[in-house]
Amino acid sequence: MISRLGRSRAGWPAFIGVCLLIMLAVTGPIIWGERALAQDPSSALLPPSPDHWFGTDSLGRDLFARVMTASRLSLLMALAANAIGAAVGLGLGIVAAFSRGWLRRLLGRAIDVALSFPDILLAVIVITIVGMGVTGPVVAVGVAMIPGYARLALTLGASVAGRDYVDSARLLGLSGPRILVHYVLRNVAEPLLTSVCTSVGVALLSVSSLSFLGLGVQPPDFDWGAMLTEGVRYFYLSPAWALSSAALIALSGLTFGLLGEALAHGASARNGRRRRRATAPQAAGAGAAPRPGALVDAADLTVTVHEAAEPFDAVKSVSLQVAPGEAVGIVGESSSGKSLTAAAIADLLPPGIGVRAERLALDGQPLAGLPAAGRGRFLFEKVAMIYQDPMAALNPALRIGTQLTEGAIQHRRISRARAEQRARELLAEARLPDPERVMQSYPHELSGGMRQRVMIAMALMSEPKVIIADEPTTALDVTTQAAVLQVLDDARARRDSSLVLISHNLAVVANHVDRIVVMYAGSVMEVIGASVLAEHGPAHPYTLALLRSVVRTDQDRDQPLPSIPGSPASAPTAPGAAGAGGCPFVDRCPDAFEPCHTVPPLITLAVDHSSRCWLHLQDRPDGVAPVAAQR
Ligand SMILES: Nc1ncnc2c1ncn2[C@@H]1O[C@H](COP(=O)(O)OP(=O)(O)OP(=O)(O)O)[C@@H](O)[C@H]1O
Repeated sequence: MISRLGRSRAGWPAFIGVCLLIMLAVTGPIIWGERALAQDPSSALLPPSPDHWFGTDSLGRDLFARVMTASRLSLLMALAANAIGAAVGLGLGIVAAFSRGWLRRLLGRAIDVALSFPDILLAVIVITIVGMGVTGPVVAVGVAMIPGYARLALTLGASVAGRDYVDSARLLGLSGPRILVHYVLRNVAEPLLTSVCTSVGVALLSVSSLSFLGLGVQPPDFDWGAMLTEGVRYFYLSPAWALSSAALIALSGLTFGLLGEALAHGASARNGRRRRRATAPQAAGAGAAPRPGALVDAADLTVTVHEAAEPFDAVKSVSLQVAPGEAVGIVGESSSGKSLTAAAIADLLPPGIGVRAERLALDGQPLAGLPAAGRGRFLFEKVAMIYQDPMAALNPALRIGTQLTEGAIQHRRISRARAEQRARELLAEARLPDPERVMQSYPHELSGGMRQRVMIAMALMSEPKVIIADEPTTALDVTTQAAVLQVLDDARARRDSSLVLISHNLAVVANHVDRIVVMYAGSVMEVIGASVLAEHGPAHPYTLALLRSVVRTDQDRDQPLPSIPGSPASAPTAPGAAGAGGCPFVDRCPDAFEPCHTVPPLITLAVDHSSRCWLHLQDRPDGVAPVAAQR
């Protein structure tokens, strides 16, 4: 923390100022306490002099001694009020950030309403209930600070709650408190610390203001605010009295403000360096019918986004079965519902998104019936997730070794040494040079390709039955993409795990899976075996367009890059979104004809091949026979 202060120009003055204030609070009452209380009516209201540097008050007490002595009570009250506000407010905000449904909405609204109250008004109301003195203003200011802290924690918590690494931690089945401390608080600690420091100054000003208004500390106790009240009364007689108290309040507030600013500056400088280092180059079945023994078994799966202006089904009646050892690809343009389908299978849907299904089970166990107690361990053993952006999926605040081992230590009850040994083996299997160094590294110290290999090793730590890889290579360059997919293929083949591979790129996926599910605007458009695709090509115009839009190395560079005309329809706006309007692809389909304005069914064309298109059943306008009839 001290080195962080050194990175800002305000750092050293703030540090020295805080040290001086602490010394003053500790030694002030010891050195000057007695003199501060000694009354001498014969020397009342004297101006500053060598005997009395700030003069004397109406009872002849030395004002310099009183100001110095009051520092302890003033600072302690500010710290205590800030501690109350921070403890209650941050706790409330974190609960709100991680709660779901009505509780989250209720807490969010309550925090906003409380925030709209002026702090000082809130403090005055509380003080009339608690009473004046030393405790009253502390509680009052503490309570008045709660809404601000709660809003801060809610905003910071919500920004972290949706991160991939928090989802990964959930999938590892880590306990709620551990996720909170290691994955949430560690990643918002810097802005929180900054805010807590700055707020000590705010608390000092508030407590002093209450005393100044006569609502705070009462005689015989005295703090800077109470001294200011009397000093103002005798301002024309002895201005040093009021000015010294006011100056100390202002300087202390400024010092804590500078400290907060210096910490924030240090943190942003450090993050900047992290980012720079991170970018430096480094070495480095679908079908409704249940399949017996399917590891993933989703039938009629619908995922609804409730938190949109108009709730909508982002995934519509999707059925997906994955057999043991089978690899299934999910392909489609952006917003087609691929990630939400995968998140529903892994029981990782974020708050505000609901799921309903005729069947949704992992290894024969319906997810809806999972008991809360064993849920973490069950998911840890059955399913692992590899995300698109490994930087977002790894906790930036923990070393790789810790992240790799903690799930296994918790669920497998193996020793740390054993877990670390296993992690090193898996890092080596993921072809990472020097696994020991990688174990000791933080995510930002590795290249993108290395981080994705770490994610694969992490997924394998639980020996899961199903690996879900959500666009695992999109963020990587082409050479690294191929190497990472090869690592994934080899690791899977060695264990006979199942794979759900999500991608925009049909050509890439086709080389690594047995079956491909093509999605568009939340619906399955085609399901096709990889060998059928290689032999016959796709049947659905959308799949065909996806295939044609893949950029090839032998592409004529003078020709424009291939793409599907129009923009991808999203689930809420696509035709058919409200159950009417027809095929979702109708607006962009080159083969659209009259029947496409009603929703087509998923038609079985052959073994391992079905497609949702009227072209397969009805004569086309150009007279070509329907595809189903051609097979
Ligand atoms: N947390 C969320 N809150 C609100 N809407 C969401 C959320 N997650 C996804 N959606 C919406 O659901 C739809 C499907 O999203 P999803 O992420 O599953 O698509 P995708 O096919 O994986 O797209 P991409 O390839 O861009 O990741 C989109 O319209 C998206 O905007």
